[in-house]
Amino acid sequence: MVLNPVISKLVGKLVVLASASPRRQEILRNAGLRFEVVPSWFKETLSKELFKAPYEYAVETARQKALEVARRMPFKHLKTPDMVIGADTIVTVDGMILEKPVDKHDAYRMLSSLSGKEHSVFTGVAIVLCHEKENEEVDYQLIDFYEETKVKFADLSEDMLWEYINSGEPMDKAGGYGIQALGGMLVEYVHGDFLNVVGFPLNHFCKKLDVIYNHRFLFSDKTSESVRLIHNCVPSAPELTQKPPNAREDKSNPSSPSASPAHKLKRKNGNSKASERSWTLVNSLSKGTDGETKLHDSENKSTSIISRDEGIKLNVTAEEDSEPKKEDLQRIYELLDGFKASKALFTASKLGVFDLLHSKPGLDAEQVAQEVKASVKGAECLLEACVSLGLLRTKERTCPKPAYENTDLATGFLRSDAGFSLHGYIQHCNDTLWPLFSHLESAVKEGTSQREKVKKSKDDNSQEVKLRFMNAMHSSAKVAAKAIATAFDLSSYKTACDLGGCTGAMAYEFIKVHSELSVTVFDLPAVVELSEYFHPQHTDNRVSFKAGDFFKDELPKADLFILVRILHDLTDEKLHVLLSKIAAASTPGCGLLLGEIFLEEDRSGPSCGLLQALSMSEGKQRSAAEYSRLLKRHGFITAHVKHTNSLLGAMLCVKAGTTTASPAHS
Ligand SMILES: Cc1cn([C@@H]2O[C@H](COP(=O)(O)OP(=O)(O)OP(=O)(O)O)[C@@H](O)[C@H]2O)c(=O)[nH]c1=O
Repeated sequence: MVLNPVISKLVGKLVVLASASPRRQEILRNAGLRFEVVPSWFKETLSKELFKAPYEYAVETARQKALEVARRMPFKHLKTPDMVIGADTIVTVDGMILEKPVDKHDAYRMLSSLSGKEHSVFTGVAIVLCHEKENEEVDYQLIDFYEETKVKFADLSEDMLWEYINSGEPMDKAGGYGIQALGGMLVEYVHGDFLNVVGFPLNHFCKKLDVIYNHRFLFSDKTSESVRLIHNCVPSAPELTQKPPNAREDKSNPSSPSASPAHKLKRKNGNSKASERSWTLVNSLSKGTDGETKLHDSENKSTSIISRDEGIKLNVTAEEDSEPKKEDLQRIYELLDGFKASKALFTASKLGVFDLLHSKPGLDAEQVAQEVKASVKGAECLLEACVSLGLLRTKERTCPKPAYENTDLATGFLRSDAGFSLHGYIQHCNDTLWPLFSHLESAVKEGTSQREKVKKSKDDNSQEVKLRFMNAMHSSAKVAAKAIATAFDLSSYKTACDLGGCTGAMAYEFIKVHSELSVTVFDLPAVVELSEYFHPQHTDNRVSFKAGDFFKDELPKADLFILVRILHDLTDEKLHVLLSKIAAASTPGCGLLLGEIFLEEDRSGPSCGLLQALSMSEGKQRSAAEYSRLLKRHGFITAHVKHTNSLLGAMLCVKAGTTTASPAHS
């Protein structure tokens, strides 16, 4: 599992964290997940005696938290999320379940029961996948699991206990302590996932996403039939706690079968209250001989299998000619329609729709048509398509005609003057990449770039064309800059050189976050000449520009060389020329920071890198390990690799003590 591509599978989906816990929000945000926070209204009052094992209580509470939000959102927020995540953390010691203390005395009771002992922290996590259907029904699919971490407390004196309690820290935390802050001082050891104690088992969660998004949980190896474990509506908590006795096994191993059931649930919007609250389990349970637990559903002729290795129920319908699965068809149509969606985005961007609706939100199709000089019919279709793509939304109607406004996505990325505007890059996709991709078949057959075939206008070398290209690079660099600049501790470097740094977008971000650093942007003379169009209003003399060709000219001296989106464009041969020049300009200890899309080792993704390779004239996409090997030949030892929030990964290498000679031939 490579973490970043797993998280990136959720890009563009409405992911909701059903939790008010600031720690959970921080953990998921740091992992690069984009989500909305909708705290659950579910009261944590399930009767603990109903559960055989403490983790069952945590998992059930997590489920109820997530389901409550998943049910509420279509009605209260008028939108159906794609995924809702709920979690519940508990501390268990001496057979007791400790949640958040209600007052200082409760905190004292909890902390003194933990003093000098090992205890377990369980976090139950529930992932609810919501599938909206045409008839306004929502299908829910529930995947849940738990993680256990063991924590040992030192002996706590009375003074220490009260000092800690009076700090106020225990009050909103399970077990009355926060391991991530002052509470860390009370801890002798931790066995297991630290983040699980803090409130969210990130590693286990990513593994589950991997399973979900590789669809492994929908299929068994011998059958391709689909599953139906149907509940006729959303469960209410008390009923759900009445599970068949052997529905779960008590396993401490989180990947054990019983730890991760995936229920396929079905709910009708607008059903009677009674049906919303009742939950019918129509299954009987039996234990398979091969370590699988099977759930038989006689009414629906289906069997749900809790598989041993994935800990996931596979639901298998015994129908012969099963219909194509909705998710499969959706995926195929998404791919088929991908080009239409791209072109709709390009066109709306080129016509200035997002700028217009930013300055004048609430225009109707006719007004937009007039402003952008388009036909009313055409504008209507384009605006509706943009709504369906999540780029625009219609305001609450006050008149019969829909009034349009930008979504957050459009405000953040599609306005031409947004801080993270991708407007320039979108125009580059439309004007340059789109025509190239229309020649893809020839490119594949001939194995050559089709740049020559794409009709060149006479003024391809004009200043305007160059500026447009620089604008594209500038906008995509700005979006990635912060993630690259903050990926590593660079405090030991005082001077940096951004090779091929174009407009300086990266350099200005680097000096913003590294107060001691000065950066020289090194690029071709024509680029440096035009870069002033992109300088920030208040330039800083810690960024300077130097014109030159990094293949031919002497490189500026620096402690740190920065190469963002440069190496993938180079053949191995050219790459060695450049790296040997950088190696020659570097002394031991100097750094080399790469920003690139890193392919997975088996080259199975990410698709953004592999699709980009289809239109590259030379060079190739490489994995982090490949880059690392190439750099090593030039004496740069990989220190760290980081998958950032942006599409690019970052790799920091350090020049070793002695320079290896003649790397291109080694
Ligand atoms: C052991 C421990 C727990 N916590 C916090 O304890 C709360 C548990 O309560 P919860 O009921 O699971 O969550 P909540 O905070 O009520 O939020 P919600 O999900 O809305 O119910 C969560 O916050 C956790 O981070 C820490 O911050 N550090 C620790 O070392």
